[in-house]
Amino acid sequence: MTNDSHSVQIIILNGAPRSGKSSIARAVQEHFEGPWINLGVDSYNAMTPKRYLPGIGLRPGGERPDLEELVPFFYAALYESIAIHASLGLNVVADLGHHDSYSQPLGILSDCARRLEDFPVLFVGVRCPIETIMQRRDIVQEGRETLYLSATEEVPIPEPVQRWQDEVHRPGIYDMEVDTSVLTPLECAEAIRHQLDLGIPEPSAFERIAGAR
Ligand SMILES: Nc1ncnc2c1ncn2[C@@H]1O[C@H](COP(=O)(O)OP(=O)(O)OP(=O)(O)O)[C@@H](O)[C@H]1O
Repeated sequence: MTNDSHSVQIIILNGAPRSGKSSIARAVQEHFEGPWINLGVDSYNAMTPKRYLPGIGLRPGGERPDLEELVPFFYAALYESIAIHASLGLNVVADLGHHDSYSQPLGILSDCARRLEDFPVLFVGVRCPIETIMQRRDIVQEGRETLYLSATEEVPIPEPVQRWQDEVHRPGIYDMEVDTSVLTPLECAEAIRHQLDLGIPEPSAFERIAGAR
């Protein structure tokens, strides 16, 4: 293990539920060299008391002002632990759904970006058209049978699903983007590796976001 923070890499995958973030994170863990630790919404929520769920997965719309008080602290703690992993030489791939559509803007993404300012971060926009998102919401996944709103004849796209689509890519500043409706998870991971080999653009997306207070 190394303590050289410049030899480690951090990948933040940002996208709506069902966009394919976790599948890319798994492909990174399986195919990239070295230890890649997955710290994201699923792993953080597994550690969050049930009564505070959906925790950092709180959807856009400002429906839960009671939870909003905690969400910035959850995110801050998660990003600090990403920084600690990286400072110990452990690569991190984090799959998240950042947005700022709470009952009032919370500025979480720029705060998170500032917490990683000592590290190289590749910020990846995980795009997926809403039609494909809706199809994936119907795929039955063990333990998540009731988690996802599905289409009905009257409401082909439920409002919360549309809200995710509208809000998750604001401000839309990324180092690169992938579209999971045209690339497999492994192809997305390969595109990410290619970008890492080329180098993170300067200034990086996180540097730009951190500066935008
Ligand atoms: N690139 C892809 N091509 C085809 N299907 C995919 C792709 N990526 C993911 N899927 C499928 O879409 C569904 C959602 O994928 P995944 O769990 O990776 O998304 P997610 O963004 O992490 O979702 P959530 O935030 O809801 O956990 C799964 O059934 C998965 O097999």
